[in-house]
Formats: sequence, C-alpha cells, structure tokens
Amino acid sequence: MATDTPMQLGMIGLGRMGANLVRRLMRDGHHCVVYDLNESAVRELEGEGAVAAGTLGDLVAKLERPRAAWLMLPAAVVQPTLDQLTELLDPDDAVIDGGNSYYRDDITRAAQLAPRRIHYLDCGTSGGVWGLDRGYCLMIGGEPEPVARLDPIFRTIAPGVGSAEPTPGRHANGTAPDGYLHCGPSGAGHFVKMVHNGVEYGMMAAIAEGLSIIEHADAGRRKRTADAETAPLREPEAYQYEIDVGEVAEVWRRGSVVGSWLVDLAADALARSPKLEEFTGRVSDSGEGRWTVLAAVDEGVPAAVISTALTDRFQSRGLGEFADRVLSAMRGEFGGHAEKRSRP
Ligand SMILES: O=C(CO)[C@H](O)[C@H](O)COP(=O)(O)O
Repeated sequence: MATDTPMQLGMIGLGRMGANLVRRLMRDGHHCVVYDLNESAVRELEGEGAVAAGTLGDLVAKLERPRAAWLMLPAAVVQPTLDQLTELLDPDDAVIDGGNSYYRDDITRAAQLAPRRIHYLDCGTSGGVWGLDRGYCLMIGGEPEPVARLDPIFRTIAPGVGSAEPTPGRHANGTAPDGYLHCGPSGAGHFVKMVHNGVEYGMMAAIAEGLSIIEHADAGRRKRTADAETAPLREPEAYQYEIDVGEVAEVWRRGSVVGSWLVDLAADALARSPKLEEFTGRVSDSGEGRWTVLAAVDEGVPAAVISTALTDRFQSRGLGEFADRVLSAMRGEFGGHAEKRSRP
C-alpha cells in the first residue's frame, strides 16, 4: 500500500500506540515529525525514517502549515501538553487528541481554541498493540473541514475495507467500511470510543465468567471439609467435568456465536499459561467504563451489564472489602454466625 496523498503529521507521545501509529503512517508514505519526553523513543523512530524533534517548539517548527499534530498521551497529561502546544500554533492548524480523553473535556478544549481558529479533533483510537498490522478503528469528532483535510491520515491508520466482509444491504458510501467514522461535532468521537470501551468491559467480563464456570465444572470432585464456608454442592455428580478451558476458548474461536477478537486473545493467553498463575486478577480501569455508566445514568438508559462489569473491576482490586466486612458483621449480629477464619 502507498497513499496517493502523502501528508505530514507531528506525533506527540511515542508509547506503544503513538510509535506504531507513526510506523503505520510511514509505511504508507506519510511523513512524521516525532516528539516524546523519552528521547530513546524519539531516536528509535528517527532510525526508522521519522524526523526527530527535541521539544514541542522544535516539532512545531518542523511542521508545514497548516500543521497537524496528533497527541497520543495518557488522558491526565493531555491538558498541560495542549496548553504548551497551542501557544505555538497558528490559525488553521489542527490538533488531534487520539487518546482516551473524556468527551466533555473535548467540548471545552475545542471551544477554547475556536476563537484562535485552531481546530481540535477528538479521535477515539482502538486497536491496541495489534493495530500496526491490523489497523486502528477510528471514531472522530470535530468540525467537518479539518476532518476532511486529514482524511488521508485517517484512511492510512484505519484497517481498510478488506478487514471485514461488507454488510449486506448497507450502503457502501461513507468511510465506516474503511474503519473510520466522523461521528459528529467536538466530543462525539471520544463519546463513541467511551461507550466502545464500556462494551469492552461487559464482553470481557462475560467471557471471563463463562470460562470460570467451565473451570469449576469439577466442583463435585473437590474435597470439602465439614465446616466449609459454602452451602453443600447440590448434586455433586453433576459437576464432575475436568474441562480444559484453553481448548474451549480455542474451539469457540471457530464458527461459534461468541467467536471474537476478545475470545482469540483469551485463547492466546491460556495457550501460554493454562492457569494464568502470573496474574493476581487485579483489574485496572482507566475511566471510560465509569464515564459510560455516568452517561447511561444521565440518559436514563439501562446499562446493567456494563455497570456490573465496572464494579467487578472495583471488587477485583479489593475495593469491596469493607462492604464484605459489614456483611460478615451483620451476619454475625443477627444469627450469631461466626466468620470462618480459614478457607477449606
Ligand atoms: O482503549 C483501549 C482499548 O480499546 C484501551 O486498551 C483501554 O484504555 C483500556 O481501558 P481500561 O484501562 O479502562 O481497561
């Protein structure tokens, strides 16, 4: 592949996502000027053909006008970086925030930059570490003109039409079949990406729970002590299966209704480590799940699966421990039920 319309883009933030976006752009014939606080990340991409910048000012100076600068940064450092960067920009330049910022911050930022005619686009970017080869699904918000101007950049980053079968009966115009979509005005891109990540929480939780139920299908074989904490297992003979969950994930990948990239990834992880012993099971969350639930509450829309998946993550980090103590205490109070000190 090689683009018909090579463009120049400044990339600020060369972590796994930013660096691979640059590589994908350069592979397709675009020109990148790159900056990161981590100099070795800059040098590495310079070795691959990017133009290195030592400071934000240097990056701005090396970009042709109207400039386009893409931020690929953790949400917490977007604002300070933007404050410095936009001081150096001119009317008609465009900034694209490709990270996972809160869509409400996009609305504020775009409005603040509008009087200076600096365009601010929000671009939800999904694809993770696999995006270099698979491409990244892009969910874009902002004014139509800069979105149209940057089309060759979005087109290169996105997976392209070949990445999925065409949907029968769906019109073929527009860019969604290529894997990128102008979702609406400022904030709309990150709004759609926020909900995408909420969906991700729910799907991940369902896959994990299903595989866990299968992992425990031998519960009838496990020895229980007389003072076990749990009620006796009903019909132990019904739970006598020792099923290899890695093999189940593998077979689900083939023709099943739940086959998906997330199942592919689960199968991969289980193939490397059947009991996943290197994980403690503390699952982080970086904001999008919470914001999705807040939006559902504001809209008055039921979102039980995503909400539960979010609080499961809190539980995984021990944040439910106090509630568990209160439960245990109440149980002791009303029934004199002593808490079991050790697990069977
Ligand atoms: O955007 C992503 C995938 O689409 C990121 O991987 C996501 O930020 C991970 O989110 P969390 O830390 O909340 O699980």
